[in-house]
Amino acid sequence: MSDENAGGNAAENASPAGEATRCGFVALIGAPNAGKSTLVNALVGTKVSIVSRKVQTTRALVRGIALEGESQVIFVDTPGIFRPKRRLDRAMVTSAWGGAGDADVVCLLIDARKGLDDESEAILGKLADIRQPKVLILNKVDLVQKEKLLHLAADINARQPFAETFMVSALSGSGVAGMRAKLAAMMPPGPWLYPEDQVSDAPLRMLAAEITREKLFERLHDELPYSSTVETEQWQEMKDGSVRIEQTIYVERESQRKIVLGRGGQTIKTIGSLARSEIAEVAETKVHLFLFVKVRENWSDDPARYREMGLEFPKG
Ligand SMILES: Nc1nc2c(ncn2[C@@H]2O[C@H](COP(=O)(O)OP(=O)(O)OP(=O)(O)O)[C@@H](O)[C@H]2O)c(=O)[nH]1
Repeated sequence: MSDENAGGNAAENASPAGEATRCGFVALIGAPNAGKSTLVNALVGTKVSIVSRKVQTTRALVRGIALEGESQVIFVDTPGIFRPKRRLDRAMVTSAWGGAGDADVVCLLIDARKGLDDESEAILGKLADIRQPKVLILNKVDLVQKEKLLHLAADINARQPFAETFMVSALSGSGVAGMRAKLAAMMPPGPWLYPEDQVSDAPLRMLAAEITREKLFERLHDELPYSSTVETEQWQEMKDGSVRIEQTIYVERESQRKIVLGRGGQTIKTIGSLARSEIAEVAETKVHLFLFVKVRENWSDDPARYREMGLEFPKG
């Protein structure tokens, strides 16, 4: 498999001949940790976006592509909306709203256990300016009593009417298939944009970097700041069909580099081994993974790093 796209080429028109197909974009928008990445993975049926208990793990727009009957639904997993302070945060917010503006349907995802906090109130206010059909998704229903759910749905719809309200558990999958079918029916008629077997348009090397970053965050919990990042520097296909991948983990301080390496290199070894087996699964081939850890001060002020993550560099 090449390093082009995860599963195919966006340029071909892959719709089955002679059938009335539908195709469109669904933006998922919501507060950090509402469960957007988990939901995209559940909707698509495979892992396309990294998930973590920490907030703001999603940085770039990662799409999942689902097929439902004659519809192809392209989900845009937007970075969580929050009050931006740092430049990187502002870039993520701009990118999130950009994704919503281009979509055919905009979904507001709410963590039903948290309900309407300041963050989702602010998003709700901003959603009023969006013209596309809006859908409310109450997620994490496995953690909430039915009565509270109904109150929450009524409360939010009273503030702003939604075309549909869904109650789902992205984690258990409850309600997800029914919602996918309804969303599929809301897509405009048109040919499919992607081949039938394609689940994401994120390049494999970017997915591979996301996987390593996920392992890094899982392993190091609170010891590592969000400013750390992973880049795939080399992706070489070997004669035997395996790939040799070199990735660099960038941190901002020497002390963080030591944490990532761990005593006797043990931490980085574990991260590497977990990441390698998962990248091999996604790439569908044997993987040789080499990880390097480098200190790069103030990378979050460097425009080139933003472009690599598919984000605009915000002015000011
Ligand atoms: N119990 C329960 N937990 C869930 C559900 N959906 C997501 N989670 C958990 O909530 C946490 C956050 O999920 P993510 O999918 O990373 O959230 P996100 O909205 O993509 O987060 P950002 O990338 O920070 O914007 C993870 O620990 C998930 O396992 C659900 O339906 N039920």
